[in-house]
Amino acid sequence: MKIGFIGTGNMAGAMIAGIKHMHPEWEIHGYNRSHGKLIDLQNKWGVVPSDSLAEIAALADFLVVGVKPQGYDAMLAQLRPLLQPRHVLVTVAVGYSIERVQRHAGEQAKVVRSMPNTPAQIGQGMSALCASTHVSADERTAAQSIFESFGRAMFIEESQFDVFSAVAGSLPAYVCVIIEALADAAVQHGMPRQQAYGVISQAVMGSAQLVRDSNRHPAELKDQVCSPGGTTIAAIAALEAGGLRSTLIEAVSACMARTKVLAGK
Ligand SMILES: NC(=O)C1=CN([C@@H]2O[C@H](COP(=O)(O)OP(=O)(O)OC[C@H]3O[C@@H](n4cnc5c(N)ncnc54)[C@H](O)[C@@H]3O)[C@@H](O)[C@H]2O)C=CC1
Ligand SMILES: O=C(O)[C@@H]1CCC=N1
Repeated sequence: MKIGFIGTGNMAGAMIAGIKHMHPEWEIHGYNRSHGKLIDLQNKWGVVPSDSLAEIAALADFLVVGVKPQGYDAMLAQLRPLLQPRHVLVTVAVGYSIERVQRHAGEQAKVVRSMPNTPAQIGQGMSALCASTHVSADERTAAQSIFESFGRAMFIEESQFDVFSAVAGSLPAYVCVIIEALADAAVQHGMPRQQAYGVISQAVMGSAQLVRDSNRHPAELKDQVCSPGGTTIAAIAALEAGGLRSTLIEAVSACMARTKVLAGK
């Protein structure tokens, strides 16, 4: 596998870390505006730095465009004359459609649109994929194997991408805010901060795995914890009074509204 990352920031760095843990033998190339990040990735993961777009396009088959959505139009226009029939363009930008990629990179461009998330860096990513009609079955399989090297990956309808981004791509940020707030509470009640992060993150991870692996309704699993007249139901009542559910629902709507702005919809 020969993968080129164009723009090696937070998301590309997380993907590279996940890929290299699983497949140290895969050839990873990188091109970034500032050279410092590339040197870090070279030292950590053996990423081969490229000096130009032409160089990385000549060396890689899959080209992952890891720049911000606002930089995509210009980046794809620069890549357009460099694309060969073997290239598959992999996008990660929120709100950026396959149709828009082909408008800037050319109608014939083979495109895999993806939405990964940062737990990719520890092999626990959750990614969505969809592909343009030019992408062959083998190329779809190869793309899925790249994303499965750092977690779970599924093909979904492109129309589902915005909501997927809001409940998976952005989710690590929501959960980290929740962990941070709970740690503040634990510190307020005398627990050392580092211990609080360890305890709470393990409890979050166990709860998430329980929901995922037990196939039981989250409400049933919540009810198991809430003894009649007990302590947990007192906490749940406070969460409901604070509007936790409606706040989370509003957060997802805000995320999707911002996606539409970035997409120019
Ligand atoms: N951060 C996240 O959790 C996720 C991000 N994404 C997507 O990933 C993309 C990148 O986001 P981040 O990694 O967070 O941003 P970032 O700012 O950390 O990384 C972008 C990188 O691209 C480089 N860059 C910008 N313009 C360039 C150019 N013309 N030539 C070469 N390099 C250039 C920057 O120097 C930087 O290293 C975005 O499109 C975002 O929607 C998708 C899923 C999750
Ligand atoms: O906030 C952002 O723009 C990116 C997209 C998904 C996660 N982070």
